[in-house]
Amino acid sequence: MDWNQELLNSAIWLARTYAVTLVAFVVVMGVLARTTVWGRQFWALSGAWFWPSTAELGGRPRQWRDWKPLMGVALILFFVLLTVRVNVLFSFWYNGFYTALQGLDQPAFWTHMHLFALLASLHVVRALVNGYIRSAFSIHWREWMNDRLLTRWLDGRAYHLGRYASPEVDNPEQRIQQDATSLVGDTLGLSMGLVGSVVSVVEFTGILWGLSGPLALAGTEVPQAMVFLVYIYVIVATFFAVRIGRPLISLNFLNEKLTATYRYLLMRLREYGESVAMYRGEAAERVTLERGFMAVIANAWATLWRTLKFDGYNLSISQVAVIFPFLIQAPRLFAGTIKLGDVMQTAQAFGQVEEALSFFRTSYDSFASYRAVLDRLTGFTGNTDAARALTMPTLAARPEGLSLDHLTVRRPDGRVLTADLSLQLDPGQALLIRGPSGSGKTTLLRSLAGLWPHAQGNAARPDDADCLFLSQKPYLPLGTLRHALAYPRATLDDAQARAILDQVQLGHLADQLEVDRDWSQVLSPGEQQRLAFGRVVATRPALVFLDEATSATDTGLEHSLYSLIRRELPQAVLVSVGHRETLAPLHDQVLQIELGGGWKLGTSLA
Ligand SMILES: Nc1ncnc2c1ncn2[C@@H]1O[C@H](COP(=O)(O)OP(=O)(O)OP(=O)(O)O)[C@@H](O)[C@H]1O
Repeated sequence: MDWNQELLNSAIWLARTYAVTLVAFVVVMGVLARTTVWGRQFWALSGAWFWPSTAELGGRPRQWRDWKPLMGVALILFFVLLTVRVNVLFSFWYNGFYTALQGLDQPAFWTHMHLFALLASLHVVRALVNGYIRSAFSIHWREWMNDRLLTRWLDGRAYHLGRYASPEVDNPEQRIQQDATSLVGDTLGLSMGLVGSVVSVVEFTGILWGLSGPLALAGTEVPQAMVFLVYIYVIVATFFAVRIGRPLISLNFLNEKLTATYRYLLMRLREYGESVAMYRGEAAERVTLERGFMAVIANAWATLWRTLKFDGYNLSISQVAVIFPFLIQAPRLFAGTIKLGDVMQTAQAFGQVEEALSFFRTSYDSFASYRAVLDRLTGFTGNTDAARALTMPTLAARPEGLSLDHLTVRRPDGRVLTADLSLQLDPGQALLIRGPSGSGKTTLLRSLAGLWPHAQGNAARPDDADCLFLSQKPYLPLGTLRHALAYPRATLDDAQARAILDQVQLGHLADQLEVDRDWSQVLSPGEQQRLAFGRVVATRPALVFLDEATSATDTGLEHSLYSLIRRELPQAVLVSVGHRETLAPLHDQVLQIELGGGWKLGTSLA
């Protein structure tokens, strides 16, 4: 190799190979994205990151920033080729260096030392820039993926309605966080690994071809035997590796699932800690937890044994690969046909070809888990689409009041909970819904909130933003008490927040408005319910649903909370669910629901 010409040669090689690789890459990816199931899945999930459609651009013209992802791919591809080229240069350096050593050629030795300094510097800079570009590209892509998945999950309340939609999906949080991250990392790793391997195989096969000589095998002379032997070696090695390694795919998949389940069991104990403690349920919990953990451990042992076999095989194969080229080239070295440098370059090129070909072997399970990631993310997006497509009762908007017109609510199995319900509430009126447990009171409220797909009929009520839903156990977001009080609004000013706390008899918490803690673990159920009434005063909705919203307060407090709402929001419509006799006088109408779908509307319980 003429090192003086090498800069130019390398530039020409890079330009040529880059042009060919870029075209081939685009064509292959395009074909895969159209013809394979997983390619289509990938494009549906992430195609818009690379090439947003006009609709996704919101009708605006394409700008240079819309090209950034594609430019990122092009740049990463360039660095893949640069890596191969640097490896090729190193292989020639090895040849020259060992030839200089063998020939006791001191000037050549020092020339190679200087060359090494140059090559090593290039290698370090390339590795750092390459690492930066790949990581920055992945971070931007993850941001985009996260934003897209979150939008899908939150839009149309798919995060909640997804449970009623088909296909059902487990652990959506894992899909948004872990699977989206894997998709980005695995796509880059597999696609660029493939390009790097193919180009390496071509380049180093060429080098091996030049270095290898004929070999007498069973009386026949095989020309360029080394090249054929390396291919046979890797193909045989791959065949057995796939057979030995295959069970690891399902074992790894199972591990993800079992550890997630165990974590969930632990989280539940933390969440329901107080209830478990009241029952002194530690022993029962321990049995459940140990069962969950033993499943993880059993899988870990199975994985260990299989990994030992797999690693043992791979390590042996790699070790044999170290001496294999020396064994083949040694006779030619001793015969003086080739130099030590040629032997060393052969070993290095053999290692590169073996490694590049092994990419297909080692990526076998990466590709299987990549497909599982695509399946999980596709399941997730399918579920969110199905959730948005669920048919709900028609909720017409009206500024005030509430009217129901032939509303029928069913259980998921089709059994009727409330049949053909019609009623009318004017601004300022209040309705109490009563009935035996399981008769469908909460489900009726869910239907009116647009959160129950098994209902038909019409309802007219104020817009979502003007409705508030208070449940028996109010949701308290993480953060400050002020945030919990204002929820779902962003915040409340100080004077307003303090006044509201006083009104709901939580004045003693006024000094803790800025304290950031898990308030659901601190406030008593009654205090949490009072805080929720504070939200009604703060948000001033036109329609309030109260599902046993005062069950943890005494009747005196219940009376004063309802009176507060009546006083502060005289025009608001209230729809309450509750069992207590004392609630009836606080409402104008009472809807008595029977088991089996019947109902009775009246002004008293009689
Ligand atoms: N997601 C669901 N999947 C299947 N069945 C459900 C679901 N949600 C509610 N149900 C069933 O619908 C019926 C009505 O439940 P709902 O919670 O509305 O009763 P309720 O009258 O509010 O009861 P309670 O007074 O005990 O609170 C129950 O039989 C319940 O098991």
